[in-house]
Amino acid sequence: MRVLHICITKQKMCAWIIGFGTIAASILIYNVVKLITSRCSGPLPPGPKPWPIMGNLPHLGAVPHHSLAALARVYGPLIHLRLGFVHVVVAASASVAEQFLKVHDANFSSRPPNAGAKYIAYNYQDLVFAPYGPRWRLLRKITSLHLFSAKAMDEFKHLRQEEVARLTRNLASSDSKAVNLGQLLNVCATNALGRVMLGRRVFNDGNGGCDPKADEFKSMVVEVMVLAGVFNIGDFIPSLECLDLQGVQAKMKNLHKRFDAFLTNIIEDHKTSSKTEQHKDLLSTLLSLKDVPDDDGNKLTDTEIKALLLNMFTAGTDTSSSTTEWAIAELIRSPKILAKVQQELDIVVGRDRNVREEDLTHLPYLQAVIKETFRLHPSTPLSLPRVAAESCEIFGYHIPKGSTLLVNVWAIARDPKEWANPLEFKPERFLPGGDKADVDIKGNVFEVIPFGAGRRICAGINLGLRMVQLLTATLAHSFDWELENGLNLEKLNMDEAYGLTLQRAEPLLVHPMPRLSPHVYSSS
Ligand code: HEM
Repeated sequence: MRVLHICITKQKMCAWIIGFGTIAASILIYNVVKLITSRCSGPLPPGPKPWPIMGNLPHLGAVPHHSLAALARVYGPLIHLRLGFVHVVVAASASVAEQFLKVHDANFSSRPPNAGAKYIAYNYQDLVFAPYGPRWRLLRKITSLHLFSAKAMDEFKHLRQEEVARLTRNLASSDSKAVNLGQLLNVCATNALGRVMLGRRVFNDGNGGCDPKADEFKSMVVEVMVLAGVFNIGDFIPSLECLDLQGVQAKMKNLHKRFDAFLTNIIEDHKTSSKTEQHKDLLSTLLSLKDVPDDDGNKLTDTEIKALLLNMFTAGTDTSSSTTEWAIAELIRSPKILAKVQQELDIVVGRDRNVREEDLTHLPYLQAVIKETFRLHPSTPLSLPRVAAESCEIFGYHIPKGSTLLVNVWAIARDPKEWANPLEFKPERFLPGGDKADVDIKGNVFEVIPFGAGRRICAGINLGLRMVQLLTATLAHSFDWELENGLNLEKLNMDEAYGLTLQRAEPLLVHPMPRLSPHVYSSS
């Protein structure tokens, strides 16, 4: 035993010596390369002095979009950090974001290597992390055509409306116990997407938020977002990847197994039921495309289909439900704004039916509320990272090839140079006469880019926007709201918890009080 122990200790020592040797060599190479590049090009953007080896990782703090916003106040809107051995540049103003995502977008159209893509997203075989190129184009084309085109959005609108009506009925029948609104919204968003993608609901109604399968699913999605949001040391110091110091990679592998089992079940169920039923959903289309090569000769594989489903269910559920939860929290906090939204809805929709998608374009005040919610609570506060394919120059600064780009969309949308009273929830700024009257949030105006911009802009922007608008309009129209235990409005906690998506630190627990004709809540 003792001999064995000594052998293991010797092996460990060797591993550490090799590890440190690699780190020392990497530091040397890094410094030599830095010296050479700084001699032949402009300076790197300013930023805090990095620590040895870890670089600026300690500067990220517990809530990175907050820490990075604070650094931008000191060093300016274009910062350079060194995270481990990786150059990272952070854009924190509209004009800097425009340089990266418009002027130089072609150079920043892939995502940097990371453990999440490798261990969760089927080793980059999905749409979100696929390198820019023919396979990415194929996946993007399939989803644009079959899921997000105007025709597909219209074709499936009755399914979304049915799921939202189901949510309203559940809320109306909730007893005196407060409901966890975020959980119910998540069930609704997932079921609406499930019906479009798979031709069926994924969960039971989630009555009162107690469907254990729904709880498990939501927790898996949140875990994906939390893990994908962690700055994993192995992504920045490759020689330490195998040690998995934070245990992140192990958690990712475990989560991947659970998700893969969930998706495999769905596909198997689908194959079995499609023998007896005619399906008209995205999964059937994807399965039928498996044997048909596209213009570039690429065919879809089983793994790519699972990876696409994983993308849609993770990127498309929690983002919409948590944004709606923030919107309702803001409306509850501002009774005057809620009253204006309700007044508009009563005029356009009346009190005898539910909101329909075709009503949405006739609700300018509601639209402004949604824009203001996306401004203050963008669901991916640091967007999704991009990588520089080649070195380039932005505003006279050298951006080295291979740099990771982070766009702090959260900080940009609160920049006091662009926004009057940036922390105030004020939908009027987006209305005629307001100082941002013509601003849209679809990636054209860089002061507010919750869906990103450029080639890799959110693929599901139309669906995400439509879902948040429909849900918020319906909830504001159908109910008056009270906080759990009659909690004072000033006491409502609006703190953020950090993950890749912006969750509320505390869930919104509320009592919905029906305000429409009773038959609206009972019709099927
Ligand atoms: C509240 C709603 C949503 C927000 C705020 C949001 C935000 C974002 C952001 C910031 C990006 C990165 C864009 C960039 O790199 O510039 C993104 C990418 C993406 N989103 Fe969304 N999203 C939302 C809803 C959805 C929905 C409903 C789906 C699908 C069902 C979806 C699917 C995707 C996909 C597939 C990508 C990767 C696109 C690519 O790399 O080509 N998102 N989203």
